Amino acid sequence: MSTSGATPIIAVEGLVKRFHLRHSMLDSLRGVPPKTHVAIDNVSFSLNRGEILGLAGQSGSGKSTVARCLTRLVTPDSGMINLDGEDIRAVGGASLREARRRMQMIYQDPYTSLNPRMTVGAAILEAGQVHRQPGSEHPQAFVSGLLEQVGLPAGTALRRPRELSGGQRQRVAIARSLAVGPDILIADEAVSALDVSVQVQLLNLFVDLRDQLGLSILFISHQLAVLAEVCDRVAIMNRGRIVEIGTTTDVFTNPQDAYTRELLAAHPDPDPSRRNKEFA
Ligand SMILES: Nc1ncnc2c1ncn2[C@@H]1O[C@H](COP(=O)(O)OP(=O)(O)OP(=O)(O)O)[C@@H](O)[C@H]1O
Repeated sequence: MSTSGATPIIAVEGLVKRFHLRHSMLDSLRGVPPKTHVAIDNVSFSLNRGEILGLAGQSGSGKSTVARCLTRLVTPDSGMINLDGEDIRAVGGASLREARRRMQMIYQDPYTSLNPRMTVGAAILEAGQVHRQPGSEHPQAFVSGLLEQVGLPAGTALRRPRELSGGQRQRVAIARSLAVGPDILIADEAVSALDVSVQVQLLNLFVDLRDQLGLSILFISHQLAVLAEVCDRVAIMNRGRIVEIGTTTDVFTNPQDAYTRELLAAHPDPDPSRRNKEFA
């Protein structure tokens, strides 16, 4: 299943993100320093070219914060995020715009990334034209090519997000991301809200996109069986730290960390040898 080489496209080292918690007026008056919450604590991992890397862990373990740090929706406090050798942890301007183009987020709810008032075609075209993508000067062919790539008929271009099913909307969100020519997709619970049969179809799409376009994918999910289905490797997070990382088979069949064992015990059957069965 894996086509991954060992060359990292992203290498994260010692990443830390703290959030300042709300300070009561009384505490301010008393001179009590604001409290902080360490959302991710010394996180290191790499995403190899053409690899699907899973990120698992219970709610609040820091998975989304890792994604938001990579795309710089939040700025990490310390550490390094090497994108093809350039540390983008603190870059701004054109370097940040380019890093964000190359790393596209796919969210659980496509409404966060799709404008409900725009037709699907206009949204896809706008993304491509903003980033001056090759082919975007021929709108019809550009849009229908991307729709075809995500398994939607060309006629979808004329529809608005509310007219589509959840699975179709997620395909549109993926097409819009592909329109900017990314190297990396970061899927944050991208299939979690969908029915199992639709989940299977979308997971197959992610694998096809990796295989056909050579994309690297960071796949965040609390559903271990979903990760077992698509990931070459998985990283397990607990309380802001990566406690274990390895091939999907190794981590799920021979976990080394006590927390991974706990997580596996709480989720039935993520065994990768049983792919395409029901998800937990
Ligand atoms: N903007 C913020 N301000 C304060 N605390 C935050 C902020 N964003 C995240 N946190 C806290 O950081 C920790 C990690 O949150 P994060 O959303 O990354 O976890 P997660 O593993 O993605 O969980 P979920 O699956 O529920 O989204 C949580 O304790 C969360 O409450």
